[in-house]
Amino acid sequence: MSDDRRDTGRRDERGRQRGAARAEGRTQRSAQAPSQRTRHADVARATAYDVLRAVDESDSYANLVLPPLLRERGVDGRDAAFATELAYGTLRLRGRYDAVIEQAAGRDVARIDPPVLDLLRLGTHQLLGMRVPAHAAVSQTVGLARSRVGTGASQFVNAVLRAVSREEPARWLELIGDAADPDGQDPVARLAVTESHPAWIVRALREALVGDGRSADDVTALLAADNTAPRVALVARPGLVDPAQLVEQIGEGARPGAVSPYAVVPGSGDPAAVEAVRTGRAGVQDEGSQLVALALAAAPLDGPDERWLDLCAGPGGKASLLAALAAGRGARLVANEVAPHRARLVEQALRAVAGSAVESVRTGDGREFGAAEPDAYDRVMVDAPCTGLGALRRRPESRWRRTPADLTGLAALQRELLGSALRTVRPGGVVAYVTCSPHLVETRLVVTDAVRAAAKDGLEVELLDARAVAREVAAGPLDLVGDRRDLQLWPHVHGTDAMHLTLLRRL
Ligand SMILES: C[S@@+](CC[C@H](N)C(=O)[O-])C[C@H]1O[C@@H](n2cnc3c(N)ncnc32)[C@H](O)[C@@H]1O
Repeated sequence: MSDDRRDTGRRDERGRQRGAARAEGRTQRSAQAPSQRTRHADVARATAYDVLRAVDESDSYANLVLPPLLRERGVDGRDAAFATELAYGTLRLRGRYDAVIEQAAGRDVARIDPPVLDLLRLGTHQLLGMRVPAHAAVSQTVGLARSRVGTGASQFVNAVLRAVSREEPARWLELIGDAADPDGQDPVARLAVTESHPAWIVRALREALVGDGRSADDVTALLAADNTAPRVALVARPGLVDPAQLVEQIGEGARPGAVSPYAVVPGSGDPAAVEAVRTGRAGVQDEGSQLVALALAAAPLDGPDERWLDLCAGPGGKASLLAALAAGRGARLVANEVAPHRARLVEQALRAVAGSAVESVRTGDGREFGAAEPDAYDRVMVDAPCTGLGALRRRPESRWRRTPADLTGLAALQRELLGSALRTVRPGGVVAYVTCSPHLVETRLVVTDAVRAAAKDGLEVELLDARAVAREVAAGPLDLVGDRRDLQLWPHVHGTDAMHLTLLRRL
């Protein structure tokens, strides 16, 4: 089963981890009447259900819908954590649970009304993914079904969830795996249901692993990592707050990161409540994202090193790290973003950085820089819009929304953005091409095509050793295999998003 379940341990009937409150010294809940406690758990379940419906009906993003709902309904602490795990875990593992529900209900999920199906998925995640005791998972989900979809449907929910509860999670994995791959000849079909990813993504990730010199068998661990809630990491922006001080400020449970020397892993608690985060001296940022920005800043360069560009900057995570580094080196950053509302987020993210290090925040199409400002920058970051297949653990519903057709449009845009960057960087300057996707169509093929197209226009570039640069700046040893010059990080190996980095120097 997924790490979702291994991580959560045994839960009480309201879905909370047993003994966790006592261990953390948080026992005020015991002062509540049992009926009130049940109500809170019900609100958490109802909130998770409403998130699932919003994702299904209005194409909403769970991570944007859930926090305001929790606030409006006064759900906090462990109840908020329960609702979050219930909503995100159910969305991530939807493919696995649909296969279970199909067998338990004896009918195709396409023949189940979407609101009823979402209730079944929620109940199944409590039973198989969160280890909520069966009687509580079933009765509370049936109660929610009664209030939301009526008595008739709630009886169906009851019957199906009882059937789900009759088998252990490991047995369900065998059953659904065998149904998808009866002859044992189709590991992709089996993994697609047991590890809950569309088959085309399983295939693409396997190819990307092999392309990076890793074993195709690694895909199982990678898919399992995608099903695990990521640990939050903070970046202590250089010159604004020291990572060791930030660890101290946050206190118990906080520790330095393992990949980026500026990363702090805060442990439990709300990162938005950390004072340095509120003031913009620190921010929430995956360690892989930090590392690729650090690598661009450290890449060897001939000549002046004064003017940096972030071509696709919104919402400003890498721009604020780059600007903080630029401030320490007397350089200045231009941050560009095509979407006006995201350009405003970049301004917000840069608020704590010295004004002298930020030349401007612009709203424009990055594809136009090459023609409008040739040979103008010393370092350029192209953090390209991509499928996000390297950050699936962070965006629980995105694996079900993406299609292979997305790749065509994105790869064309990526090629144009990289082509523009290769023209706007000056000879001797460096471009970082970054995606939070390991898909070979978005990484290696885009780089090959853009470099070839640039050469046709008489513009020569050399591939720098991104791995060597990343190793120099990383907080600790980086587990990399093979002898490629581009860098691919992996959630199951490095604990980061699957960020890709190619470093190119204009000749
Ligand atoms: C992967 S995100 C960048 C993330 C950002 N660098 C960070 O670390 O916070 C890609 C961004 O590119 C922007 N974008 C898309 N097309 C663009 C274009 N033609 N020119 C500039 N930016 C573009 C998207 O709006 C999105 O904000």
